[in-house]
Amino acid sequence: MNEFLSALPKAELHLHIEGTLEPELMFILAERNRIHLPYASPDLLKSAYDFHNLEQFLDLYYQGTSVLQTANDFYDLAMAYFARCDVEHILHYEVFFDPQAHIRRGISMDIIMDGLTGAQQDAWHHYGASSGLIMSILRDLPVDDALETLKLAKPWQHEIIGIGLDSAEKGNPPGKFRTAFEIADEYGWHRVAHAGEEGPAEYIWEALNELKIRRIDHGVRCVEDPKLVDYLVKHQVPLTVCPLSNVRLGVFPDIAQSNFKQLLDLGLCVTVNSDDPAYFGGYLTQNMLAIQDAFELTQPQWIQLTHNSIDASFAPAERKQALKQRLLSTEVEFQQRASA
Ligand SMILES: Nc1ncnc2[nH]cnc12
Ligand SMILES: [Zn+2]
Repeated sequence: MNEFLSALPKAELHLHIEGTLEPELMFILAERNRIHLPYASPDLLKSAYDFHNLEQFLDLYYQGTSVLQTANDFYDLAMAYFARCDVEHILHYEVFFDPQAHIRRGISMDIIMDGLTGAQQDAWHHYGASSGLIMSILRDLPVDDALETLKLAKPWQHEIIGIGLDSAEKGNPPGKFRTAFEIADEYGWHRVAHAGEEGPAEYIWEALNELKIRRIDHGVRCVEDPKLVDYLVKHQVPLTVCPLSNVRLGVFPDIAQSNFKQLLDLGLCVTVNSDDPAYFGGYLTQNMLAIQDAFELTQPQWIQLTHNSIDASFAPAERKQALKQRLLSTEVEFQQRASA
């Protein structure tokens, strides 16, 4: 089964590019930009990753971004993740970036976008992988900051495919950002939001009704509201679930006690993702293996999960078709192997 999971052609829909900054690369970039890190080595930095909830994690995550200074840094960051995707057969990725975390450090939108879009183009040419950028709004900052960021992003309107909402969820309900999401709609962007990760099911309703989102990031707390579950099943609203993240951030004590299988059994449109893999101990395949270890899913269930990710993506119809064709080929290959 592990070989099958490794070989599956995958799509990843919930991934923060800043959350792929591995300690080794952080040290390389710090040296390149003459930035002092308060740790003597990548290993010592890693051992300081002592967080137990979202807020504690975010402090480290934002601290880590300080080494990203030039377009080249953003390019190297993204390219490291894209190269990793090639190894794991991840053929399509939709990547969050947090411009406000950089703009407040004096880094311009042009620097960020030059680096990220350059890497996207190279990923397409080198790996044949398609991708999209989702500009995420930091929900713990004022609405005006979000609106200002949208203005700065306007010249890049056609290079960005969507708007997201992330950062500290508790006490920051989605409704506050309604205007920002309306502007994103005028830009022609897709709309997604983190909701029901640490925050209550009510925030998921609010994101659906006020922000008109069409995909929910995390959403695992939807089970607390049966009417919400009915709605999500009926409309097959995708959930981008991040198993290792949920454990590292204390949403569940371990994978076996997470509600992943329950979400599947309820008929929800579940997808598997890695969130911030450099901090949470594993990229997409590792998340899938952890689920497999805990719940022993069948091959048809994994095919369904992979189908969900392709369908829930914002890739153009013909790209989705090509990805599904690749999926079918892998399925047939493994069936033939099993009967040989
Ligand atoms: N898991 C997460 N939840 C909210 N904001 C984030 N930013 C990066 N990772 C996040
Ligand atoms: Zn996230």
